Amino acid sequence: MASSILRRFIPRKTTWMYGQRMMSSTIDVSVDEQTGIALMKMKRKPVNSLNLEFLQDIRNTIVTLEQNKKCKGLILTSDVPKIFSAGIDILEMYQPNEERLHNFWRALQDMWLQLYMTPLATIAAINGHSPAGGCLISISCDYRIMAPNYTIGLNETLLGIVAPFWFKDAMCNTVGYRETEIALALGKLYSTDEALQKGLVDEVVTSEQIMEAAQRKMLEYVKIPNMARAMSKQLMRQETADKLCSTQDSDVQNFVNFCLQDKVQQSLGFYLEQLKKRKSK
Ligand SMILES: CCCCC/C=C\CCCC/C=C/C(=O)SCCNC(=O)CCNC(=O)[C@H](O)C(C)(C)COP(=O)(O)OP(=O)(O)OC[C@H]1O[C@@H](n2cnc3c(N)ncnc32)[C@H](O)[C@@H]1OP(=O)(O)O
Repeated sequence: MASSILRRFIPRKTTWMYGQRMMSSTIDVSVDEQTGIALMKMKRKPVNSLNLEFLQDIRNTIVTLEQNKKCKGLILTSDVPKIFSAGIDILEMYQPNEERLHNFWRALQDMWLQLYMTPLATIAAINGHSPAGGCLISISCDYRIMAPNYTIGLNETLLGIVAPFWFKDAMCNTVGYRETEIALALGKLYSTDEALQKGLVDEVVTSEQIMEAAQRKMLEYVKIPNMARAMSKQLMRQETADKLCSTQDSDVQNFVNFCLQDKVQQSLGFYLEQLKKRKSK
């Protein structure tokens, strides 16, 4: 069902398949062919930050699972303790190589389109912090379950950067216009409880219970006739995806021009320094 536009780019082949298991250096995937449920664990240490190759691996994995006739649903989670994903790898944006910067943004767009529009049912089991790009991955799933005492949100403005329109659209589709307007301006990172209250996540369970809860909810999704479920998702999401599909090239150029500004580079450098300082305290 993902439109042909989504399939224009052939992903890098870095994921290996052994029977019902797929592995790459950053992702571990297993498929239960009895239930039709796949489990994808992100494991790019130390914080699952999204660099070019990791984004290609995530997309590649989704494409491969879509081609597996037995697979109907995908649970996304993290293998890194206490962190779901720290979002974009800031080092991709800081003092970048321009050609790689282009490719990086394109890979982010393509991963997002694949995940957002996949006919697979998707559940994010958010078992750690999930800022910015981590939040984007979460809100692109059909359902979100989060463990307590973590944070999630689009905090881009705190880095001196701006969430692109398609992050904003995905957020608006989840929590509504006004909440998104406040969240983006303040770079708001919601606690698990606030996220539940605002509808940014759908359910809160303990870290110990999160995989069981995700499996249980996924069984509900995969019980629904596949085509009807997938088409209802398309009905809700196609317009949002098309907005990016029709402007992918200009969106890459806007991003690159934005990133290369001195002011933006200074802000990113400052933010990276703060991250390191916080660690040494
Ligand atoms: C008008 C046109 C507009 C066009 C678009 C323009 C702009 C583009 C916007 C792009 C959208 C951006 C999306 C993003 O995702 S930006 C990234 C946002 N992420 C964050 O702010 C998270 C930062 N990290 C943290 O808050 C924490 O690290 C943590 C995730 C809560 C984990 O904390 P903790 O367990 O204490 O780990 P450390 O802080 O010690 O981190 C370990 C090492 O990892 C490095 N690190 C952390 N996050 C990142 C990251 N996102 N990228 C790269 N590196 C990261 C950290 O510095 C430590 O490194 P070290 O061991 O070498 O010191």
